[in-house]
Amino acid sequence: MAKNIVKQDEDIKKKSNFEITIRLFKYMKPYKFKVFIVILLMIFVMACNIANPYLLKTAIDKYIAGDDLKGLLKIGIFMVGINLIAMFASRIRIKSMASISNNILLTIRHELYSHIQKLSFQFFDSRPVGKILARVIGDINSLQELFTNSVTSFIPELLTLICVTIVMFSMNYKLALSAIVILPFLALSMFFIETVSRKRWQVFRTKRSSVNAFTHEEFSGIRVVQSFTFEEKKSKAFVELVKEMMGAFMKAVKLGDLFWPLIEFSSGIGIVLVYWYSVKLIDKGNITVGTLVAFTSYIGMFWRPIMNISNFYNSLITNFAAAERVFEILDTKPDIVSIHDAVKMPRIKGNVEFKNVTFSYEDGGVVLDDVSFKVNSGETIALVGPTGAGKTTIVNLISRFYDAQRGEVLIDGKNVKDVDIESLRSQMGIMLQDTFLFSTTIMENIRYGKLDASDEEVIAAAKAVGAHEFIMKLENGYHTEVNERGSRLSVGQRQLISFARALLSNPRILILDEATSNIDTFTERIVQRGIKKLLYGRTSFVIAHRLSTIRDADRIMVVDGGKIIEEGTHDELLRCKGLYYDLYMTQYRFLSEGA
Ligand SMILES: Nc1ncnc2c1ncn2[C@@H]1O[C@H](COP(=O)(O)OP(=O)(O)OP(=O)(O)O)[C@@H](O)[C@H]1O
Repeated sequence: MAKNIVKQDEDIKKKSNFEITIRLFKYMKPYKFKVFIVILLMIFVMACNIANPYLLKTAIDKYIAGDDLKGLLKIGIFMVGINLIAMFASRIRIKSMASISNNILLTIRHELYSHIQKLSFQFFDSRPVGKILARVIGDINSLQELFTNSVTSFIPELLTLICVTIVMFSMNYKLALSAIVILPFLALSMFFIETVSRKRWQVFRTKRSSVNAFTHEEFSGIRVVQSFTFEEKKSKAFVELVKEMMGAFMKAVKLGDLFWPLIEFSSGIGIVLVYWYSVKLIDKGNITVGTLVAFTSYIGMFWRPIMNISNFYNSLITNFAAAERVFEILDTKPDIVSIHDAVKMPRIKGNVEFKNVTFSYEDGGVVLDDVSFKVNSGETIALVGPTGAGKTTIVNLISRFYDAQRGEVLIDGKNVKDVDIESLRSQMGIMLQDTFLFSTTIMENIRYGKLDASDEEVIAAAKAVGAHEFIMKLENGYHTEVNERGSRLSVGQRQLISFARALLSNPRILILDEATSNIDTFTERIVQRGIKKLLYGRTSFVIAHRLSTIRDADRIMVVDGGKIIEEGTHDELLRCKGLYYDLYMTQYRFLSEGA
């Protein structure tokens, strides 16, 4: 998977027009009956339109020329009748297509959303969230026009074109030929425009995606931007990106705008030729006035479907780029999937073993190098080591967020690759340093740990980890809404909520990346009690930053340079006077006051 950053354009693999068309049409399958009815209505409208000039010709040549007022009245009433029905049919078409296209967009959006949720960490490592948002929202919106107007009109327009051509040729083949002699020139020009335009629209969309990603990143990190007074610099960068996007848009639109003048020009030439020729034919008495009137109507009708089909084609080119981007994500296979005959992970006892595990991230060097260790059920392991040593990587492999290139990760003797992922992860509690809270109530945030938990269970979990007191002091207690990411709460409060959430899920294996941030001594004590409560009775891996957690751990593993270089209790490791001793002297000793 190609990596890209905010300002770097995505590299989209081109798909053939045919492939994209077929895939888009497949989404219409569930609505085939409705679409069929809509097409029938359109054909009816088309037949009325084609009949009009012919009826007019009959009225002029037969009834007006023959002074038949009764016949004229009859044909007039008939024309008004069928045109009223045609108007009604057009309205039904518009309403039905709006509903069908909305449903299709909902299906595609949902499919994309669910698919992205299944993609592995590697996918999210490879692109900014803003670029993903651009596809789920912007690109899918672009498909709307394609489904609403274009698809159902294409078939009737094509039929109109064929019918009108047949009628024109049957009326007078020489006049008909003069009308269409310009068509090969038009087709050639459109082919050229399509080839260049498609590329330009793709460039525009990737630029727009970069603007999205930039905006998303800036606003997510607004605190950093403001505290380092980066606003102006960032604004300039934003304007640069927007300018690039506008430039790409102008280039794409310029070419797309050639469509209409080209068609108008071709139709103009066609009409001039017909008039010029028909005047000659009338002079010679080869055609009647009625035929000329009907023919001039037909020539308009001949060019209208060409214009509409070209419009459809133009919209295809514009929106195929969007479809291509949507399908690219839908075609991305999740790297981490349950194997075909994966068994459900039975209730985990908690024995964890790494057997000669070697791992590297995509495009990176070796992060874990032939790592082996065994952890017994119920043990608390503190992982310590310098930054970038590979501690988080070890816990990511236990939860199978990534797969090791060599070696085995075993839980209760079962290779994590052989068991169903959901049954594995549902028995794990993973708590990251950056506690993530959703913008809903505290009650719901805790309930994420166990979706069917009652309010009483939620409150019991909060009480157990020591979160209840501060929650009750908030204006609406458990029903207080926290802002996005819980920004209205303090770091310690957010941690306590996430502890309650983890305790509620009652995981068999707990993974805790301890927050490094300093919190006041009072909250620190509550948080420590919360941690103790959480760790009790389950296998736990703690990427430990608090000396208290490290001291209380059954075992400390010291990770460095992709290996576990020391293992033992706090006192044992201090006695060894190795890396742990050095870390203790430089890092942890100073934290002991907070412990
Ligand atoms: N998603 C990723 N893609 C590529 N490389 C990564 C990724 N995550 C981590 N790394 C690299 O792998 C190495 C180990 O990272 P890891 O996060 O496991 O270290 P750590 O010991 O947890 O560090 P810290 O204590 O700073 O959190 C680092 O060199 C890091 O740059």
